[in-house]
Amino acid sequence: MSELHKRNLKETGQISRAALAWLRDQNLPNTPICYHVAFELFQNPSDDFKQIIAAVDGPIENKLATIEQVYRQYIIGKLDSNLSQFSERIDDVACKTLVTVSNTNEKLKDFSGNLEEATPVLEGTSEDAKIKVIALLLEETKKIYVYSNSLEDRLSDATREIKHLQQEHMAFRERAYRDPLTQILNRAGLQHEFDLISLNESMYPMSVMMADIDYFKSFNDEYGHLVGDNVIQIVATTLLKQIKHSDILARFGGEEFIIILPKTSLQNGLIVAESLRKEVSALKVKRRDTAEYLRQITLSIGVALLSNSDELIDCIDRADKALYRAKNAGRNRIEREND
Ligand SMILES: Nc1nc2c(ncn2[C@@H]2O[C@H](COP(=O)(O)OP(=O)(O)OP(=O)(O)O)[C@@H](O)[C@H]2O)c(=O)[nH]1
Repeated sequence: MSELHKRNLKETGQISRAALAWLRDQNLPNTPICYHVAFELFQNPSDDFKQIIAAVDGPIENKLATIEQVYRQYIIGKLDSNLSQFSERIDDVACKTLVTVSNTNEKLKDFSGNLEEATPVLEGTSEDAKIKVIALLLEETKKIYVYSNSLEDRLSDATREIKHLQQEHMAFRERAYRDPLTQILNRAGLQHEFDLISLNESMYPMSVMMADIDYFKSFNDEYGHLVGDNVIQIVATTLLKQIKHSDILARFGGEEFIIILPKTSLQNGLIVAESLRKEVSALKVKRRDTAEYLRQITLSIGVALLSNSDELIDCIDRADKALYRAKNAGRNRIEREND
């Protein structure tokens, strides 16, 4: 693992812990929006953002309303304004390129006009006059050559610029939608991926799972937070390997994951949940520094069914309730939503 990766890993863990502690202090629920705002608060907040958050106070409804406003303005708003900046810059490059192309076209028209005019002049004139006309045409040809070279340069600059903007845009989206610790989707990424498929009727019903690592706190307490972070990474990788490419996996909170299986009945969702549970519980993880095996990693999973008339957040809530029952029933097990 590179030094940079280790540092990122440590920083993300610290931010996540600080965010969760802040939510607890504020008596705020660990919902997707609250967690995202809390994470941003400890990651890289602007002064305005910090001021509004510092004023979060009063009854819970007021606090939630402020959090919602901050989320729309500073998190979703930032994404939108970044996207429109990219599109303005691409328009600018395209505009400049068009101007160069149209200038070159004008020059080409002049050139072909000169050629047409030269033809009758050349017929039946003296040798001297012919030489002058040919010299003039050579001059014009050189100019056209220079223009076409500058057009070529401008086009290759524009291609380079657009490629660079695309890369910047992709990197920005990666930062906005990926969890830096596990490289799977974060909550914003989950919502984005879900939005892309949610209007397609053929994707329903979907099975939605909430999976949580059992007694995760004790990994941190026994082995330290870096090992705890590694456990989260290993579980994320294991889940990702087991699901289909069209399924959606996201880190929902500290040691919580959401998995959405499109076109999947509750019965089949339960079968997949059971296979994920088994796969994780069979992992044998060794510490690199001491070669000691970690204690068994297990998951509790709640499964709910999402129909096309349902809201994702309500379905996640039902999966969360089922997860709670799985925890109470002893952990390392799956439970389905109540009918
Ligand atoms: N290392 C590490 N710890 C985290 C991260 N996010 C959350 N945690 C910790 O995860 C622990 C979660 O503990 P609890 O919610 O009490 O649950 P638990 O110990 O998993 O027990 P059950 O869920 O009831 O089985 C807390 O101690 C958090 O500080 C993270 O990104 N990295």
